[in-house]
Amino acid sequence: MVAPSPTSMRVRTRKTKAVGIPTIDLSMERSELSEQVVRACEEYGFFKVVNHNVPREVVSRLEEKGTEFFSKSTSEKTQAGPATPFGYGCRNIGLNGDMGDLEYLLLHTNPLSFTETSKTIANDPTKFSCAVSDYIEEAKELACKILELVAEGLWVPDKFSLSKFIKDVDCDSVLRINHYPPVNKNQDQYEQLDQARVGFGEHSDPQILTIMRSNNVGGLQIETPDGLWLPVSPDPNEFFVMVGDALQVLTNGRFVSVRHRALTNAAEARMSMMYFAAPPLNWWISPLPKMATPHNPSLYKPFTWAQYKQAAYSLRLGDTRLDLFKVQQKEDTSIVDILVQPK
Ligand SMILES: C=C1C[C@]23C[C@@]1(O)CC[C@H]2[C@@]12CCC[C@@](C)(C(=O)O1)[C@H]2[C@@H]3C(=O)O
Ligand SMILES: O=C(O)CCC(=O)C(=O)O
Ligand SMILES: [Fe+2]
Repeated sequence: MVAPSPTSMRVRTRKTKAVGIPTIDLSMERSELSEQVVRACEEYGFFKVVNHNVPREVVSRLEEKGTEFFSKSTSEKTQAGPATPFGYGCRNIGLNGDMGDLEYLLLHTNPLSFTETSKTIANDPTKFSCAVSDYIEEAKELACKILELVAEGLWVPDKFSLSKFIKDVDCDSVLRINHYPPVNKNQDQYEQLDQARVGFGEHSDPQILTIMRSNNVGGLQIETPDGLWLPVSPDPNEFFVMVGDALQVLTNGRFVSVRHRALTNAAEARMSMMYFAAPPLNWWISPLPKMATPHNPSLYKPFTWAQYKQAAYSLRLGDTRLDLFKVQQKEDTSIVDILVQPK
């Protein structure tokens, strides 16, 4: 196994900001609710949802299966790998040399796919895939509900214009269970330097929306619009929602995908479950008609989800891959140039 290089795996922990993450109560009156969802997407691209109606038992069953798997021996876990495309991964993230202080299970949400992958993961694959299936169903429903609220809050005529992208049977959504092992504080060189280990380096998620849940151990941080890292207090009973790159495009840049990272400076193991909601591979992604107008033309060239994924997998984790799809702006014309143009 390749040892992580000290310079690429550490970050300073001091420059963070103590402000609140938006919390949205899904039981609220609908028009106020859709407004709040849009505001949170615009301001942070990130928020917490409460009163989500996801049964606790569905979450705890998947958590139990994850804990069971990660407590196996390294050689047993390795038999479920590599995670390219699906299965167990350890330290390696993606295909281009990114590394983190974590291990994980990556599963496609297509039932045929995760049923097959489950055979290499669990001693009782049927129970494992059943826990996965129930969790995916709930996470998908929550993601659809949020996208429908977004459409309403943006006054888009068709309430389903965003949720339809992730409802299709052929959608390319994935589920990832991340496990960040605890760090022994006494022995850890980073602790002594007041630096934290990077569990999962900074990045934005390429998909439309991410639904995230973790156990009661902190580590996730989001980048605020003014460039500060904001630690997210863990809340195992609730879900966190992240705007992904594809939703940034669908809203023509009105929402910006949230950059985030996970640190592992905790004494306890952290486990997160991430549902990444994506469209089918051959679907085109470009701003919703209402979001691009002659006065506010599309900022992005149209692309299929397959093309975007291919671009993402050819780059590093932290790269801003949407730059590749930006419409070339006309040579920077200042407002003065426009005003002095002869008629
Ligand atoms: C380095 C990478 C890992 C990643 C694919 C990517 O090329 C860039 C984004 C990463 C991410 C983040 C969200 C979940 C994920 C499965 C995805 O689709 O994009 C991961 C990919 C991965 O871990 O393989
Ligand atoms: O574990 C976390 O909180 C974040 C992980 C993450 O960003 C990811 O899996 O894409
Ligand atoms: Fe992420």
